Amino acid sequence: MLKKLSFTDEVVDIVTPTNEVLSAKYKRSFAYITVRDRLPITITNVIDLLVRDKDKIIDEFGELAKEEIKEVIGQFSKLKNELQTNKPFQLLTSDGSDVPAWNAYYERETDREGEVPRWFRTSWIYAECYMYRRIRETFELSSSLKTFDPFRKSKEEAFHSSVDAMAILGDYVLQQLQAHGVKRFPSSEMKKVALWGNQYDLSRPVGSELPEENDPLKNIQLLSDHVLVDESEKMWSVLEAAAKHRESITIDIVADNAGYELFADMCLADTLCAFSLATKIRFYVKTMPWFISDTMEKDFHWMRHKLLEFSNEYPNLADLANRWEEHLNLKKWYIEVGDFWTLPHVYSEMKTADHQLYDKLSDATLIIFKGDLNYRKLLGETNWAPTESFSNALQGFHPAPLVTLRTIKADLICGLKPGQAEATAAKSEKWLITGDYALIQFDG
Ligand SMILES: O=P(O)(O)OC[C@@]1(O)O[C@H](CO)[C@@H](O)[C@@H]1O
Ligand SMILES: [Mn+2]
Repeated sequence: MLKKLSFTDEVVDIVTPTNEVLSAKYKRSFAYITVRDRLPITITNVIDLLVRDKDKIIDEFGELAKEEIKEVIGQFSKLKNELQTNKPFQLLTSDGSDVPAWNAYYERETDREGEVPRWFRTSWIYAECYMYRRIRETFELSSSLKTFDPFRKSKEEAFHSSVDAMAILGDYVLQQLQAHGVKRFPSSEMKKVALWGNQYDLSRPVGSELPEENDPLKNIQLLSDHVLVDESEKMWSVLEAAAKHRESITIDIVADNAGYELFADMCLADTLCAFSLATKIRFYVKTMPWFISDTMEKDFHWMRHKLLEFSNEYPNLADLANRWEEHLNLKKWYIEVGDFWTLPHVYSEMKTADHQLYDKLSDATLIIFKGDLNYRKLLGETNWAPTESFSNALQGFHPAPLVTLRTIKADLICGLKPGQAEATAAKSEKWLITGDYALIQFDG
């Protein structure tokens, strides 16, 4: 009788080969560790939350939720088992507006891979996005828990634990805002504040800690030699040139995590507007709970309301929240939602997969991509040689001048000088996954 192969027989004990797409099939990659260890933990945490907070959830979502919580927990145990035994993916069956696009992607990958995609065979980006989409689908298919966000509690707790850091940053930003017209735009500080804000995500690998230093301005000084590529001068040049020649300057911010990172992004956006380097800002956020801490529209509004509640303790935070509300009311700022950001497509596929979005981004003076997941999608989830140029790695994706502000939390990179990857690895073995190093890369 033939021995039944276990899925681990399909995993090869190598790092991701150069120029190949990241996948959990490479056992010495961060993709493998993520799919083997981190994704099942995420599902377990959702189950634990449903068990622990059952009564509160029933209070909020109604009596029907009592039975449905049990059913949903059963579905999540099944999902975890599918993952851990490398079962084939399934077509989605809910009525979400993005379901046709997900299922078309499934068909395409099935054709390309010659079989139905599986967790430890397909690309890492597909497997990881698919898990978050299946979690969402489980709630969508219920009657009472359709809008339940299993990561809301973690996002809210993370917000509360970073209030002191926000207060320090808020004081600094308000001082800058008051000095506009007198002082120059505080470019060095503001870009770094938004850059290192990306350390505050909730799906961080074990071993990567948040800064001990609570003062974000001191923290950016401590980390100043950890920015491996800093092409921010080119980004300011684009904005300064536009400010000289044009009346309208649109900046698109493809946002990442809610809480402190979003707060820092809004501080950057507000300062850019005050110093006339932007006339319109569009924040692109997710339509569903995503990678634990990613921003949804409701998280954005929740944060503004919370900041207003601090009017006694931290009046500056409330002042900022009022300013931001006004920017939204005056249609200087927009919150943009769209399905594309939670599809598994990499960005070189945007033009064909969502040409309207591509055209919209093409109207921007500058696009700022925040965070690691956006970087993975920008690079086509490919393990480029570290010295490959950023422009080549984008594989034709160029709706407008763009910049990436990314702390490094996944094992792919490009745009380094010869020897730079090796020198950094010699200083810190896990430099590619801890979020202690960062990049500001620009494509004009
Ligand atoms: O996009 P973000 O919030 O900066 O990071 C997302 C992240 O935590 O999730 C992935 C692993 O699960 C990694 O790409 C990265 O470390
Ligand atoms: Mn994120």
